[in-house]
Amino acid sequence: MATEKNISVGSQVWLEDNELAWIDGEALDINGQEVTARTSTGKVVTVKLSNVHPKDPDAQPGGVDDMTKLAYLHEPGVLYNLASRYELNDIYTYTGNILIAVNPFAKLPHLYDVHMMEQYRGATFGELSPHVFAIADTAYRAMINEGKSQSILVSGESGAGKTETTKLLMQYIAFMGGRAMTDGRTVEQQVLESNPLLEAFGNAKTVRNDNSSRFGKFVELQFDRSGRISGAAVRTYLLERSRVVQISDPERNYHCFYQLCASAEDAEKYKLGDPRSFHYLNQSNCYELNHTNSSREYAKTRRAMDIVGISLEEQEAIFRVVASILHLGNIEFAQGKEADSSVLKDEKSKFHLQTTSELLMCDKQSLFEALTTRIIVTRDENITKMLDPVASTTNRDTLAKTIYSRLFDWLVEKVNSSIGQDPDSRTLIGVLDIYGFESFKTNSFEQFCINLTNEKLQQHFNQHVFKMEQEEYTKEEINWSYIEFVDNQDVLDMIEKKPLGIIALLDEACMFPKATHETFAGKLFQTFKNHKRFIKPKLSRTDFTISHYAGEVTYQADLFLEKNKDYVVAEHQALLGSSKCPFVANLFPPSPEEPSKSSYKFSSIGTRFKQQLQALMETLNSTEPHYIRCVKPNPYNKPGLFENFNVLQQLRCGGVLEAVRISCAGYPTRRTFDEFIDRFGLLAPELHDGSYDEKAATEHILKKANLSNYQIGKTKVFLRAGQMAELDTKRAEMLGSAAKIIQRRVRTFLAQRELKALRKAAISVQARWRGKMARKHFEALKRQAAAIKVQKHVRRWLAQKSYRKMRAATIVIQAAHRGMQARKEFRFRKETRAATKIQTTWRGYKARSDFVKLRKATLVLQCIWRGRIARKELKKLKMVMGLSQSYLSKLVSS
Ligand SMILES: Nc1ncnc2c1ncn2[C@@H]1O[C@H](COP(=O)(O)OP(=O)(O)OP(=O)(O)O)[C@@H](O)[C@H]1O
Repeated sequence: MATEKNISVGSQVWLEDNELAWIDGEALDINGQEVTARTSTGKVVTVKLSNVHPKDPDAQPGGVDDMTKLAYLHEPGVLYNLASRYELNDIYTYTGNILIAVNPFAKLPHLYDVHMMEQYRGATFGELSPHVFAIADTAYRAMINEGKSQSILVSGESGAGKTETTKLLMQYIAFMGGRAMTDGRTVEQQVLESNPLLEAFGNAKTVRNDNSSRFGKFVELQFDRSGRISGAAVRTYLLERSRVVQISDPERNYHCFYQLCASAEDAEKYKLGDPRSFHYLNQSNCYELNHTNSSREYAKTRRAMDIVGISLEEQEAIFRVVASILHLGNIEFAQGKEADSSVLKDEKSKFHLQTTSELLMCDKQSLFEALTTRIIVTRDENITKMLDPVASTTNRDTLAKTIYSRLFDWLVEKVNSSIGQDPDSRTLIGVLDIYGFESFKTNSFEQFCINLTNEKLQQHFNQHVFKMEQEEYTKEEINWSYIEFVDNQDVLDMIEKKPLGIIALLDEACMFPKATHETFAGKLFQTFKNHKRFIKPKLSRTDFTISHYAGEVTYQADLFLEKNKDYVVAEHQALLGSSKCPFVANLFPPSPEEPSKSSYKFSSIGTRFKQQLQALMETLNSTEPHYIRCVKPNPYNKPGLFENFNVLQQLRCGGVLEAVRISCAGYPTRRTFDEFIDRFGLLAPELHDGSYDEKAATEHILKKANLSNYQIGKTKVFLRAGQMAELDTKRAEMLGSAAKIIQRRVRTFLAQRELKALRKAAISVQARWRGKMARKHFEALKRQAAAIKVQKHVRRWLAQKSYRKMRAATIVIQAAHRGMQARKEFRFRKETRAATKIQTTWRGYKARSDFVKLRKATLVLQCIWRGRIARKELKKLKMVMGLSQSYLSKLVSS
């Protein structure tokens, strides 16, 4: 970062420009306190050195997400950074811890869906792109971690996007701290639903915003110990009452009037109709809003009333009162017979008086008298004073404003009592959506109060960002060069101090019957003639100028006295306090005070507002603040149009430029040593041996984290913007890896345990399985064995059978064979016997033949032999014959 002017010939520069505020160019020549340069549009210009700033040649085209990262920190750098981001629809940018939100005037739903909320949940600040959710998350986590209440201050001019931003903040906080149901509706649902309800009654179309909140709002979300939303309270500030009776083109009255006129059934019931026929609405020609359907909005308002817990009877009474105000506004007066008296102007007025009294459930004549007379209470008697038509009309408008503001206060109270407060809640997150600094052509009491609010908030901002910073640095004795800032305590004293502050003088004037705005202005000139924040304009006797922190504003004192008086006319009080409608009567409870001498009971709006602001400041001071500065990029509510002058003015008024300076120059983050070590000690585990003292340990951690440029004080460490985030990232990494180790171990342990269990189970299953299988196997074996046995039996049986068969066959064969053999043998034998027989026969034959032969031979021989040896041979023959006979007998016997 470098803020000193480091400009040389040829360097890139920013030059002040009448059209664009700042234009870029190249320095051509430097001549003492003047620089000649060629602008990017080609023009050669010579400007004062004080109106030239160096331009970062390496600047990223899409800008940086935190202004404190800009290399050159100055007005054009900041402006063009926002412009180039806006061009890319990056509407959010940080300035240290402050979020700048440039209104896109276009729906960007992707930026706000649940997925986005999930992303920002618990994310380190600065880790993700700047976002309204990041601020809400930081506040929520700080509340949870540190147990300290938080506040988020949303500021900006009308139409800059405060209310939208507030709604987003609440949505995110409800997302984080959503809670159990009460009576069928969650607390956060009721809080969120109170928005459309309060918008219907507190918002109106203005020149600058179609849905402009005409009141300030501080929503306090209460949390229980576990970080859940346990209750909520809505505090409102300074509703613009004058709008009820007076509007100018092209603005509108409060939305609820148009919604009721558009609701077919109810409009008829309350004798309403076209808004053009009602004086409080037809002072402007604007009746419709773009892209808005009033009857649908009416249904939404009724639904919101249901959710918030407003009963149907109450709803009926509310809209009856709203209708009565419109009819009241149509009651016109004409000069009466007596001087300074009024009568109803015409039949129409009679009708509206009648309808108003019916709707408010009060007596018609009493209503007429309350509008046209005033009772002056003196010591001796009550004098009734007639009012002329002008005074009666003013009186009528006063009544309308009073009824409406009481109704609005009732709604706020009802919202609070329905949602419920948590008396045990220790922490809260407050979201403040309040009007930004205003400076118009004509500035009246409203602008005075609004600008007082902004002075207060600026002081709070100053105290927080500047004063406390510097005091702290001094106390901690760190090396720090003081940064000058504009302290606005003197303006606040001038406005608030008693007995000679502007508000005190105004109250005094209001209570003094003869005082006028001229005497009031004169008193101011006299009291503050030497005050450096007070200027008396030359051309006016009743205007006065205050030099606010954001610039000079000239106020017209004309209506200050009138607008500061919050009196309730005693007649009005009496009339409506005795209404037959309990709701209306309840809006006007009897005053506990003694009856005053005057029928007007003065109470100062300025003083009450001052007290409200004081109470708000006390609440804010007890919380840790977070700031969101909303910026309106153009006055036409057009998307994509970024008007430099317009934006610069808002950056100045919102203290953004000062904050940029302090954020960069100072040390936006600090922690006591023990807090720091507690948080970041894990970055240096070696510290656990206890050999360092706290200060040395802190330094050791910072050195180990490679940080430089920090400051070590007496009890605290002071860090530059972004260093905390850097440390947090390192811590997150460390915690992440530690968590991974633990997870790994736990997972291992769990896995092992599971594995063991699984193994045991598997073994048991296996054992059972095996047992079953074994049994099955055994059964199978048994069956097999049985089968084998059967088979064996069968086989044996078969074998036996076949054996028997074979044997039988064999026997048969054998038998057959033997038979055959026998037969063969038999045949053989038979044959042999036959042969033998034959042989025998043959041999017998042969023997006989031989015998015969032999006998023949023998006979021959014998004859021969006998012849010769007849006697010898006879003897031999006889012997042979004996032998032959024995042989033969032998043979025959064989
Ligand atoms: N984040 C956003 N995204 C889209 N549109 C937005 C956003 N913020 C604001 N707007 C648009 O700008 C309009 C004006 O915003 P909003 O009503 O919040 O302004 P405001 O600052 O509350 O004004 P006032 O002080 O008049 O009430 C919204 O109606 C909406 O159209």
